Amino acid sequence: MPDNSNSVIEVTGLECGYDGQTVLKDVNFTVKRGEVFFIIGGSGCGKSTLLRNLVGLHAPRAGDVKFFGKSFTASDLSTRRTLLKTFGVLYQGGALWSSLTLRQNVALPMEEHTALSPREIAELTCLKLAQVGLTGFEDYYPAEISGGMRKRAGLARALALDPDIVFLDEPSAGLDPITSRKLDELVLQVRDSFGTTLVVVSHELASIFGIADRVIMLDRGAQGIIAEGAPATLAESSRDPRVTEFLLRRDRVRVPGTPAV
Ligand SMILES: Nc1ncnc2c1ncn2[C@@H]1O[C@H](COP(=O)(O)OP(=O)(O)OP(=O)(O)O)[C@@H](O)[C@H]1O
Repeated sequence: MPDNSNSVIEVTGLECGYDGQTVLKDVNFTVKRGEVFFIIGGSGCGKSTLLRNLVGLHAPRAGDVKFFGKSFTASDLSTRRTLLKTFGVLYQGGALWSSLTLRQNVALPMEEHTALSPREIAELTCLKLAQVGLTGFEDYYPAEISGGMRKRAGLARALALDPDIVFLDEPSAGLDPITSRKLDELVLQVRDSFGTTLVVVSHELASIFGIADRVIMLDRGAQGIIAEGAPATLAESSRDPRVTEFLLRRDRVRVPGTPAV
């Protein structure tokens, strides 16, 4: 029997799609506490679709998603609400409210979901923004800061309720390599400081090889997972050309310990 005692997410028999189109079927995997877990694969293979089904934005056609052993998919509204508070999501582009300052954006989840006093919320908001290096920008609007700063503000908002799990959808999209690397470092810092589990959708090799403990690779033709494991191990020992072609793209960063291609 698999040891699921340390699992924070368990996905079994998941099938997702749109109208008449099946995107993924029979998807099974677990994510362990404190892991930096990546969902990877080429364009259109269903990474974002899987993420939306995991966080409850879309209802799976079949299968189950469990958080901490509790079914999210089959739960009633009140259990769902409780489970929703255990995770935060950083959407592509940061998805901040443009009419609110960074301070107001980060405070919003606390105002909506906690009984904290305005003073406590104000203090925690400053702390969250400091954690992502945005002290001094509390009263800026999203349009007044850079793309990388918007991502960091989005991460601060995702961390607002001290979640056990944070989902990040293509965090590097639209960022230059240096800014992207800084965001990766921040992701590791969050994990190391708070023990947060991070689930990242990405096709960026620098991030995959830089910070992922383990990945699942999706494939459009297979409509599911074609590989699972540590990225360096998969790059070195997978015999599936779909996996090696993806992980050994010529423009990729070097796998530690291997010669540059
Ligand atoms: N809202 C939607 N309605 C209908 N079909 C969709 C929708 N979103 C995605 N799809 C389809 O589902 C499939 C998987 O798309 P998805 O965006 O999940 O892939 P992805 O791996 O995240 O791609 P990318 O890396 O390009 O963002 C594609 O065929 C896409 O056209």
